[in-house]
Amino acid sequence: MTKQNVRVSDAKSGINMAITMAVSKSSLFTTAAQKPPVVPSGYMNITISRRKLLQLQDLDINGAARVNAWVDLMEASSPTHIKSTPSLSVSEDHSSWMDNHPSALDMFEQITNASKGKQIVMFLDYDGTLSPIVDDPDRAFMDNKMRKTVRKLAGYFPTAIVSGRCRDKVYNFVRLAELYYAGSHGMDIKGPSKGSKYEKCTQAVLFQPASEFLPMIDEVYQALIETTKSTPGAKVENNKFCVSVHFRCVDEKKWSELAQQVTSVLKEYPKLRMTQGRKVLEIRPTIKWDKGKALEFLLESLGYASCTDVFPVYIGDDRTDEDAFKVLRERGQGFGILVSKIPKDTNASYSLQEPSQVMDFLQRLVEWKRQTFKITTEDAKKT
Ligand SMILES: O=P(O)(O)OC[C@H]1O[C@H](O[C@H]2O[C@H](CO)[C@@H](O)[C@H](O)[C@H]2O)[C@H](O)[C@@H](O)[C@@H]1O
Repeated sequence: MTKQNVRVSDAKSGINMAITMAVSKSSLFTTAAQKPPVVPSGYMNITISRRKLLQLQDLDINGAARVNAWVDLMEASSPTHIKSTPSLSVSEDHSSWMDNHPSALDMFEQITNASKGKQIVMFLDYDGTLSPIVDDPDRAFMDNKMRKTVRKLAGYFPTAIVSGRCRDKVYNFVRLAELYYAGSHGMDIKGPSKGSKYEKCTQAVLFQPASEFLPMIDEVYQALIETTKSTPGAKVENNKFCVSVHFRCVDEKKWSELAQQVTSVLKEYPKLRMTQGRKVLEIRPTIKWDKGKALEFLLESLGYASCTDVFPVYIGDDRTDEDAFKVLRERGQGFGILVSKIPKDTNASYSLQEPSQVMDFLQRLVEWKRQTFKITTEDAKKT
């Protein structure tokens, strides 16, 4: 355990304080595939500042300070705003981040070695992981090559799609009936339509822990459409158990106006909370449920609740995927892979740069499993 002193300052909300963080570098990592993350110094300031700003949600801070905090968060997630420590060059920062989060393609052998004798279970985020990020959320199509790869993958390993989108919408993009789907950030989980060869129990999986919030979500969706219609480029998306307010196509000068509009609507809904993804504000129930809980629920449904011979792999690109990466670290099982071209504070162990690399990684997994399966079957015939 090491301690790091960090100064948190945020001019707009007036926060300026020194805190001491305990950073554990070893206790959670049990396999060779799980390298302890050493947070590169160039990112510490951004990380803490963001965390502090996130805490603002829980404090009784109203009005301008709250709006400013959200605008800071919106800016912090925009690559053009991410600054590194002046003493380090961008390439130095990047290479030290890569040392701590190496490419999952480069580390393929180590990863498969660590999974030996265990059942791999695959968890895949959708936007930015299986499909590239595009301006129009309704046109975030997955290409056929990726679909074929995911289909083959699901033939070898139980596979789930875990998305912030509503389940029906993500299903319409993926169109593979053999998968598990966890939509609305895991608040809407359904097993394969024809059942699953992997499930140890026979009961069909359907889990919706936030169903009582449906009328409220519909109401807030309508209110957000009405309130944000004066902001050009803003797009409100109904994701059934949560709502997304997109600002990818909103002029940066209007971000503050949009944050103001959204927070003014949310003031009336204390049972809803706001988080942030890639150029999107996400509104969801305050229940303690997220992608990490969905991962645990799915492992349990598959009969792996307290098994030591399971190896979950979660691939995602977004802040909301961090909940799942964290669960894997805490369980000391499997690992997370962050899809990102730029260094980010993450609980993932490995990285991939973009969806095309995700496809390469999944193809290699399929090929590796095919080969291992062939060898095992041939050996069995010989004996
Ligand atoms: O958990 P995910 O599957 O990654 O879903 C998170 C959000 O993804 C979508 O928005 C993101 O992708 C869009 C299309 O590429 C892009 O335009 C947007 O800026 C991104 O934030 C989806 O539309 C949201 O509803 C999801 O919450």
